[in-house]
Amino acid sequence: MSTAAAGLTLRTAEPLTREAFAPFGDVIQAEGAARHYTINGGNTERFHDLAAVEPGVDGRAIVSLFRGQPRALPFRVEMMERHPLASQAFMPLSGRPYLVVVAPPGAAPTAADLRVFLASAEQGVNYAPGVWHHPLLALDAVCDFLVVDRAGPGHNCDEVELPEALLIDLPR
Ligand SMILES: NC(=O)N[C@@H](O)C(=O)O
Ligand code: NI
Repeated sequence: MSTAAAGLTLRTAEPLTREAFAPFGDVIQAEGAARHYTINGGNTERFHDLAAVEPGVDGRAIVSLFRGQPRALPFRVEMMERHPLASQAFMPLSGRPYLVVVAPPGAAPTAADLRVFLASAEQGVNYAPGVWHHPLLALDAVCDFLVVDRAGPGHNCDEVELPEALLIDLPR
């Protein structure tokens, strides 16, 4: 961590691993999957039950596509959001890495609470209900993501402004 221009802290991304991301949800990735088995007469390998999809009470799990514009780096994280009623999963479809910024569920986060991960093109993330995260952070080009989250009644998106912004970047 260093202090960049304008007195803001600069945090570089750490590699995304299941272990490091465990307090925030699941990593959706074939490599290292706990359960996988061959199906379809040997033609297909099933990497089974990789993420806990939770649509919540009265909710319905839905599948959407997000087409994200690339973010310029270093990026100034000024806000975070959470979905208190349900999980939200992102799986990259465009073959590019992206950034994931999270904080534990509970009180509104400060910059010091944030974790910054660099997700590879082969890694998806599933935010557990209530986990603070920054909206999609695509990199380098317009990127598509498959998203599994919730439709249903009730308020499912809280946004907060950070008391002090955090600059994030890739490790250089
Ligand atoms: N608003 C919305 O559907 N997207 C955000 O929740 C996000 O995490 O990108
Ligand atoms: Ni979200």
